[in-house]
Amino acid sequence: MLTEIAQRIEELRDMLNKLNYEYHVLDKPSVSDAEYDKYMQELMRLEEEHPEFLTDDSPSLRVGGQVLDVFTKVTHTSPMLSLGNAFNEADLHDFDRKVRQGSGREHIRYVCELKIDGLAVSLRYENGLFVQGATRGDGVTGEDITQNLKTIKAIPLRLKESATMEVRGEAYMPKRSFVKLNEEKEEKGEVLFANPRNAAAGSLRQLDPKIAAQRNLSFFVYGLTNLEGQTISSHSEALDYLDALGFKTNTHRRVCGSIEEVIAYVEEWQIKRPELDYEIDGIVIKVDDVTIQQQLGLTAKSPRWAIAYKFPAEEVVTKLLDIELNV
Ligand SMILES: CC(C)(C)c1nc(N2CCN(c3ncccn3)CC2)c2cc(C(N)=O)c(N)nc2n1
Repeated sequence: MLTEIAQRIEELRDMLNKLNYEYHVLDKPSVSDAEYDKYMQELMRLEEEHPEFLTDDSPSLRVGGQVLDVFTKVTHTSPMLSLGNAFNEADLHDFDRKVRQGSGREHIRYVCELKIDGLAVSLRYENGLFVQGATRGDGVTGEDITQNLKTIKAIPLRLKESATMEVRGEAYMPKRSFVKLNEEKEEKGEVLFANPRNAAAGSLRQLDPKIAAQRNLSFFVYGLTNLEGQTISSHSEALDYLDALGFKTNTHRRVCGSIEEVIAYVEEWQIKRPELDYEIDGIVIKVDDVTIQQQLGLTAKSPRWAIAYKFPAEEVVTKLLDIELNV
């Protein structure tokens, strides 16, 4: 009898993790929410009756685990670096010139990524299992927010194959969820969040994971480090590998063969930015080839092989201003 229950729990767990992947990573749900909830209710009931069968990768943790009274500190395996900034085309040409001079290469291949305006986090996986997640903090030490991160359905609890590594990415709140959350807060007479980044950070700093679970946060992976057992030769290859493992990467990324192509991409997305369902504050440009990355190395706290092009701040008409204008 017990083995049948254990088997049913495992069956439900694997199925719900797969349904999560289809819905929140591929954005292609294969069952209705009602059907998903039915399976989730059954799993939570069985785990309630048999807590000895609860596992770290159970999708029941997506609805929020135990309330914490404090976040413990986590020292990142490798420091989470900062990014130098570029504000115009000349800065990008400067960056490209330094990369070519520093590497002695005539032509450099770059990867351009939308710069998601959320909260940088680091996730540790051991043998394919999500074991710990932390905020960036000061780059060296962050806060353990594992339970909150387990409520983000775009973060896999178990990978498609066993891998031990540290993954970097941006947790964010989609624009629609941000508007809805502020409407709810307004109705309750609570203080509004100023922007989706603050809303995401505020949600992940909650000690009660059930609150984070209600905030509809998502996650884009953008980096990989301390991978055990194999070497990755380019950033593009790292992102393709992370895709294959079950992570959500940003599909708008583009490999560019020259800084002119990078500039075209930057101009394109400065225009297309409002179409996105999440906020971006620029474009991150990275040298693709890992050998060249290693050749260029780091300054005190940021890579010489990457830069963040910052979009000019959008004129933000705050709610308050609206109210004043309407008076
Ligand atoms: C791994 C490197 C260092 C190249 C890197 N670092 C990033 N960031 C560093 C600075 N960060 C930071 N955050 C707070 C305070 C200071 N720096 C925030 C993340 C990246 C952020 C994004 C993004 N947002 O979409 C991205 N697609 N790629 C990144 N790549």
